[in-house]
Amino acid sequence: MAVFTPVSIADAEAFLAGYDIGEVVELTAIAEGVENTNYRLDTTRGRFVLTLFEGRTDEVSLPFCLGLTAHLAARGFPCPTPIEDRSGAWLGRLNGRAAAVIEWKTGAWLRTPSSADQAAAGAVLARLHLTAADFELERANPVGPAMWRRLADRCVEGEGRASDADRALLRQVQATLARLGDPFTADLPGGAIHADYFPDNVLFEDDAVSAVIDFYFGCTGAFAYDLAIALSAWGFDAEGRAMPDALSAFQRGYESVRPLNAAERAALPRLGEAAALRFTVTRLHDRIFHDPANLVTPKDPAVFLRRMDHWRATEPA
Ligand SMILES: Nc1ncnc2c1ncn2[C@@H]1O[C@H](COP(=O)(O)OP(=O)(O)OP(=O)(O)O)[C@@H](O)[C@H]1O
Ligand SMILES: N[C@@H](CCO)C(=O)O
Repeated sequence: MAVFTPVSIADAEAFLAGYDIGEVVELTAIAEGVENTNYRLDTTRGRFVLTLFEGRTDEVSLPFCLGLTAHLAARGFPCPTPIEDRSGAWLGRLNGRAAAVIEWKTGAWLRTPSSADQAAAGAVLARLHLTAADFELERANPVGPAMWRRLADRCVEGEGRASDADRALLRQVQATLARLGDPFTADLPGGAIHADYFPDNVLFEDDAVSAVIDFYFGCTGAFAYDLAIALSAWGFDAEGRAMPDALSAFQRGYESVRPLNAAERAALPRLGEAAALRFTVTRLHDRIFHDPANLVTPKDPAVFLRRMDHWRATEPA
């Protein structure tokens, strides 16, 4: 459960005084996610999400993230609209954190997506890229190669608290960092990307995508990197082994809306390695520095590193 900053009913009531969305009826901590504090907020006017932004989501980037969801939602893309307070602002402060109220979207994420679901999710990712084409803000990727190195260095400093398994993983991460260098040198089509398009950020209802959520890693980048992240998230089993049918269904769905060009196709394996490394590093860091006082369950970094085997095997000779 991700609650880093607890919020009481009284705190929420005081915060909502600035909004025109009714009175608080119920406030329930949401039992998913690892980055931000999320509550389901029921008011006399409906259901919302109350999010308090924690360490990895820097406040100056929130106009990009919230602006991107508002931009997409306004164009009929399935994602939540941020709710404005009475002054027209999306962001306020609550218990020392930047905080926002977001539209609640119905649906549930799929634990075992079928090939049709994979294809639908791929198609929606391509729609996201096309629908965001005229979104004007930019944000550098907050978890790019410089941050991977910073997080790995911090893991080295924290090695005293790491398990043997995490120390061994750290050695592999360091070797991969040295081998990969900067994988983003190719000149590829890009724009606003989601950068965390995992199954738990894509809600389904009646066999269709009802909402894409959690744009807080959203940034400006190569579309093919976003696809490589998504393939790495959707196309592997719980042990980190490739599921060829899932990978091809997802990519087929993506390309049914936005076909890749030759340079993107050639870059995909290396971008897949970059994606595998990115999520291994953040997971490893978060596990080594996990504070049991926070209601959050760290995710396994090893299964992400294992994805590297698949991507390396598909690299052109
Ligand atoms: N707009 C929404 N409508 C419905 N449910 C939502 C919405 N936003 C978040 N949720 C619920 O809250 C959970 C956590 O939200 P979110 O993924 O934004 O958190 P996070 O900590 O940023 O997660 P992650 O670990 O994916 O980065 C989601 O899995 C979903 O169940
Ligand atoms: N989707 C990420 C968590 C959010 O950064 C992961 O599974 O590691």
